Amino acid sequence: MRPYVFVNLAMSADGKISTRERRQVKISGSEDFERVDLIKADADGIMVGIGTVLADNPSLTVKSARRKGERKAAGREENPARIVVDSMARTPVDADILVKGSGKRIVAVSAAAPAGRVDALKERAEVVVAGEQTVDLAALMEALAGIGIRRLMVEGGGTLIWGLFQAGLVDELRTYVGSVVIGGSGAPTPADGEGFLAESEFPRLTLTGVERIDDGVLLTWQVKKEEGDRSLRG
Ligand SMILES: NC(=O)c1ccc[n+]([C@@H]2O[C@H](COP(=O)([O-])OP(=O)(O)OC[C@H]3O[C@@H](n4cnc5c(N)ncnc54)[C@H](O)[C@@H]3O)[C@@H](O)[C@H]2O)c1
Ligand SMILES: Nc1nc(=O)c(N)c(NC[C@H](O)[C@H](O)[C@H](O)COP(=O)(O)O)[nH]1
Repeated sequence: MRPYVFVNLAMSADGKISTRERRQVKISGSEDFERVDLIKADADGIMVGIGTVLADNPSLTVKSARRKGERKAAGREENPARIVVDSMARTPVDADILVKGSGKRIVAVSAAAPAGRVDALKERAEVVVAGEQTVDLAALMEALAGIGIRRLMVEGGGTLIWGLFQAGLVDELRTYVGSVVIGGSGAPTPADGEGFLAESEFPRLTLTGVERIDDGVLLTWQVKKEEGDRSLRG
């Protein structure tokens, strides 16, 4: 089994998720950030790639004190488990995701990660080894389901999101399209990495929601699944 995986990202009107210098841009407005905090509070885990950690240094904590209280009252940690996909264990030991707020931290590394860096991370996080050179995302998902993570929110970035689509591990995609233009041929997009080539490889989606929020729009899609998919179906 694996968690139900939903990607939630913000994209500019011209399809970028940050600047070409990978500098974070506020694409969401206050209402969408509130929505993001709500779905984060409802998740068992939240995942980012190391590129996002190095670019944004996100804490990925739940912001609303009320929602943190509700999680604790339900016997849960204040924050969902925070997971970094980080083949070579490059997560800084003083990264906000490791030092801010309470709750489980998991750093997923490959077998090629330098032992010294892995040992340093073990002081602050649970380290899961999956894959030889890059993280085996399917194996990681099985491990996450095994520790009770049923609903997993993925924030990005583009390389991780593509890797998850390539591995057939995404159940739902929520894209907030904001009212800014970022431009830049090298600026990150929601799905970067190698990209698919043949139309037969393209993941197919069913549009299940169109909602105006602030001065943008939230698009929600369900990913059409192959036979035999073993998602926990949220
Ligand atoms: N607008 C948004 O909603 C949003 C959300 C998150 C990140 N971002 C932006 O995205 C950018 C970072 O994206 P990125 O693509 O550079 O990095 P990323 O966060 O997608 O991390 C990718 C890295 O994860 C590691 N990895 C290990 N195994 C992997 C696998 N099997 N598949 C894929 N990756 C694997 C690799 O080192 C890879 O380079 C930043 O600029 C950040 O601001 C935007
Ligand atoms: N939903 C959303 N709208 C945006 O406009 C934007 N730039 C991001 N970017 C994702 C980013 O990686 C993290 O969501 C923030 O960095 C949160 O970081 P904190 O938890 O507040 O430290 N996400």
